Amino acid sequence: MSVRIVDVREITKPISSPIRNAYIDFTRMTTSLVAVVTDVVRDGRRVVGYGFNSNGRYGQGGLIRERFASRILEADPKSLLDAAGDNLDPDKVWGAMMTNEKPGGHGERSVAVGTIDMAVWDAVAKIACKPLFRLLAERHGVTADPRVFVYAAGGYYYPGKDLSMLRGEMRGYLDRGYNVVKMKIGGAPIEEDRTRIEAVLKEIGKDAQLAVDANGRFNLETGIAYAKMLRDYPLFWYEEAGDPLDYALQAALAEFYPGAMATGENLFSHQDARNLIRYGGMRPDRDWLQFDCALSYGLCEYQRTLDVLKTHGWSPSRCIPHGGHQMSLNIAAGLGLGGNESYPDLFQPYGGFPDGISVENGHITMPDLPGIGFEAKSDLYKEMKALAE
Ligand SMILES: O=C([O-])CC(=O)C(=O)O
Ligand SMILES: [Mg+2]
Repeated sequence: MSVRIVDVREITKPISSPIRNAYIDFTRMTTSLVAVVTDVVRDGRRVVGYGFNSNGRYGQGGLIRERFASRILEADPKSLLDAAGDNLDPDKVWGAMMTNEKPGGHGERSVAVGTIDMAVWDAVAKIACKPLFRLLAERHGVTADPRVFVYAAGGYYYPGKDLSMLRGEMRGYLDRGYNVVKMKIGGAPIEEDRTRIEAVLKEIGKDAQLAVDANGRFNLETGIAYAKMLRDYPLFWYEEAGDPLDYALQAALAEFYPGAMATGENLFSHQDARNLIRYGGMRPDRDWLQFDCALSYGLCEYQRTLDVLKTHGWSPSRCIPHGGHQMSLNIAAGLGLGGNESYPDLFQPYGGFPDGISVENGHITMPDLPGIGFEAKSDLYKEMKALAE
């Protein structure tokens, strides 16, 4: 039986909205949608793997077309297969993509590779006729847990958005079954942010917890000022206070903020993750790591990141990835992560869950679908199908 990648397609799609965090607005945000087309047939249909990058970085059409897709298509097809020769080996495809790439300077390259890698894993699980989370658990010799914690991310700054709209948004998440919600900070003066936080806490009461996200906006002085303000409240976490690569700042904040902190969505390699763990003062008993495979060289690399964490005494259950996509839901269910982000009202149709899956008590239960499960999310699959089927 032949197993061969016959095409890698990319289209850049808008995921724009008028929202803003403390650093960027999303009026021109895009994503790359990728299809890895194989010559394998399952259930009478050609297997196509799909992937896309999460919000925050832009579409990667240039890099994908000029370097990464062509390296896969030019590789000897046999060199991309697993030992049994009946499926693709994602690490070998990854190796082909990274031919002639120097180490370090991870930049946007990691987003292009991560997007294709998602599609490769989708194809591999479909060829194996298994949900990706079950395939992953088997490969790692662990037990899958289809029940995954999810939290609702939103609370953006938005033209004309007042406190009652912010409260209404958060109430909407609670009504949909979430018990942790997240809002942005750092895009307004500190006293205004305090008022916003108090309004949300009043709205959610004891039904839920609140996380706040500064998107890397603060210098040390402002990060500390916010830490002192935030520690008055029982927050779920204080996220990305300073520049993502300023490990000394992150470490210094721990002195002023005894509660949980979270960061890592803008670290794009296992080497960067290792530096955070070595130098960022993160505390394995309470802090959270948000590395997002779709931005950081994909699941092949994410497994190396999990190895780094293990070496340093961190449990995968301290990871709650950024990005709100089904890929990380599968990793969470398969490899025991602490949960996954979700954007109930944003970046659609790329985020979210298969149709008919609802959040109960802050958790979803993964259905048994082949691959990542995109086909069961009709609005998303419509776009995917238009690209490749
Ligand atoms: O606003 C963004 O860039 C997204 C983000 O930080 C998050 O989801 O944590
Ligand atoms: Mg964030």
